[in-house]
Amino acid sequence: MKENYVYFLDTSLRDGEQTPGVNFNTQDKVQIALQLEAWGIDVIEAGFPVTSQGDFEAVQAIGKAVKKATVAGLARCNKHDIDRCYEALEDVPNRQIHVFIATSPIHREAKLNMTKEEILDSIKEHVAYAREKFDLVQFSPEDATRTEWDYLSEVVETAIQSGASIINIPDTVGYTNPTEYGQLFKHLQDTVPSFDQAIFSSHCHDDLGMATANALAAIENGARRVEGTVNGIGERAGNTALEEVAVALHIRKDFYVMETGIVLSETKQTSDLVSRLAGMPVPRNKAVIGGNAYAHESGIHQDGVLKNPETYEIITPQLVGVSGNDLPLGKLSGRHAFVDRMEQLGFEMSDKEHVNELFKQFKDLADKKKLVTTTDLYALAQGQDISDRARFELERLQVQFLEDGKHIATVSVHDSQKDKMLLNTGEGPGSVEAIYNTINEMLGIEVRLTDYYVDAISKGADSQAQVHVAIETPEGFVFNGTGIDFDVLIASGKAYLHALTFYEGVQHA
Ligand SMILES: CC(=O)SCCNC(=O)CCNC(=O)[C@H](O)C(C)(C)COP(=O)(O)OP(=O)(O)OC[C@H]1O[C@@H](n2cnc3c(N)ncnc32)[C@H](O)[C@@H]1OP(=O)(O)O
Ligand SMILES: CC(C)C(=O)C(=O)O
Repeated sequence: MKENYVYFLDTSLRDGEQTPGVNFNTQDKVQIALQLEAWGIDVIEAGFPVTSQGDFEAVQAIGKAVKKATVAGLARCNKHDIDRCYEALEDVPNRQIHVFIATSPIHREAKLNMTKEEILDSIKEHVAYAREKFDLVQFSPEDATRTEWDYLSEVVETAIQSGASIINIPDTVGYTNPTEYGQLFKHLQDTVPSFDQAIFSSHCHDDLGMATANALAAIENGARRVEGTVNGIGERAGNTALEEVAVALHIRKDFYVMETGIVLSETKQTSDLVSRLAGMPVPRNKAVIGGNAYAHESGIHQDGVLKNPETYEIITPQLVGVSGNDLPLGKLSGRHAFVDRMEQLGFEMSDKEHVNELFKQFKDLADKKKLVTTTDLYALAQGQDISDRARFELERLQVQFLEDGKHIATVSVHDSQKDKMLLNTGEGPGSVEAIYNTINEMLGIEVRLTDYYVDAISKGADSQAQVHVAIETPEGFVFNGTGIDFDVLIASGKAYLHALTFYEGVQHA
């Protein structure tokens, strides 16, 4: 056993596959196993060979593919299970068997129908049988955390005496808590005579959301191996998420003072692969590898991160293989982050008044949208340029649909050249035509619409519309215009007025 070192056993391919709805084929399993090896996992629990021919072959294939890591297979206290595990791993130099039997009262009585003594006898017989075939035998008293502590000590001593050199203490139903689980490891250290002859291991489930905390408590109290899965996949609420333990041990090495073999920069890639092959997306708020783990949306945090990322980031994204942090812009964002992003996009942001105006528009937009995208920002800046240059500003627009198929538009426009408000009502066969007829009449012009099309600026139901128009004047001049708004009719009106900016044929008094 290496000193001050925590061994990692990954059971994504065994306990992880017990996730309802998850089924890896052999190819998936080999691909994951190779990535687990690249991630630095010490022991890969490849499967439960007695389960099916498919699982048996997958364990065999992993044994052949993996070069450095130890490959483990699971077996009940049952000679046939142990034989199948041996057959699957026969040619694998670094192999280990994991033999288990439940020890808690509820499992003894309701499931196994065995007495305490019968269980001890079964452990003696099957651990010894496994030891004849494997140099490394791991034993687990299933549901250890609901087992009487004195009986558990007896079980563990029996397993060590029978040939187990790794003792795993499973919190099978996620029942314990960090204080209690830590005390249980201490209790075993104090009461199991052969404690020093085995490596003790934690195996936790997340039913009460404490799987990572419990694993760390075990390490604090003498466990030198931790079992878990990538992304915490597994039965019910899942297993300990190994990426969380690995990063916690690294970030808080001042506290835990433990090394691991985990190559942290491979973490994201490992997580992505397991997520994809399991068909289980990682929640955005998941610790260490969630999509939001390195994202800051609120202004005060963004300002801090821009000044020094350590103000709000204890893990650098690069440490776990994420390319960088993210400062998504939304309604809680502040001026620093807004200006920073606009400058990154190449916009000149030195004029304070311009920044103020743009920032106000950004906040108005962010009130209506969940996230303001890069495309929205381009539209915002360019839309601002358009309205800065535009002679006519659309102040109000109302369109009514009449039963006879006609549309009536009421349009109010500010002419900045003459500093005058204009108002008119007109009609047309469609809503856009009604708007354009009303504007033509209001400005005393007879221009013809030659092109009109609408784009969505970004994806999603809350995207803004961008309308492009081309108009032709009686003199033969062609002008283009663009308008942006959440409302496609307002965007249409803005686009038309934008196109009229440079037309000198406007007649209104
Ligand atoms: C906590 C854990 O994660 S344990 C691992 C759980 N994983 C799985 O169960 C996945 C794979 N399982 C399977 O494919 C099947 O359950 C098999 C092949 C293992 C067994 O299938 P079957 O023979 O049909 O039995 P079934 O699953 O219905 O019942 C389990 C039997 O194993 C017994 N058993 C359960 N655990 C153990 C154990 N550790 N040692 C010995 N016997 C055990 C049960 O008491 C029951 O015995 P019974 O048939 O005499 O009542
Ligand atoms: C087989 C054992 C270790 C297990 O998976 C559990 O108890 O959760």
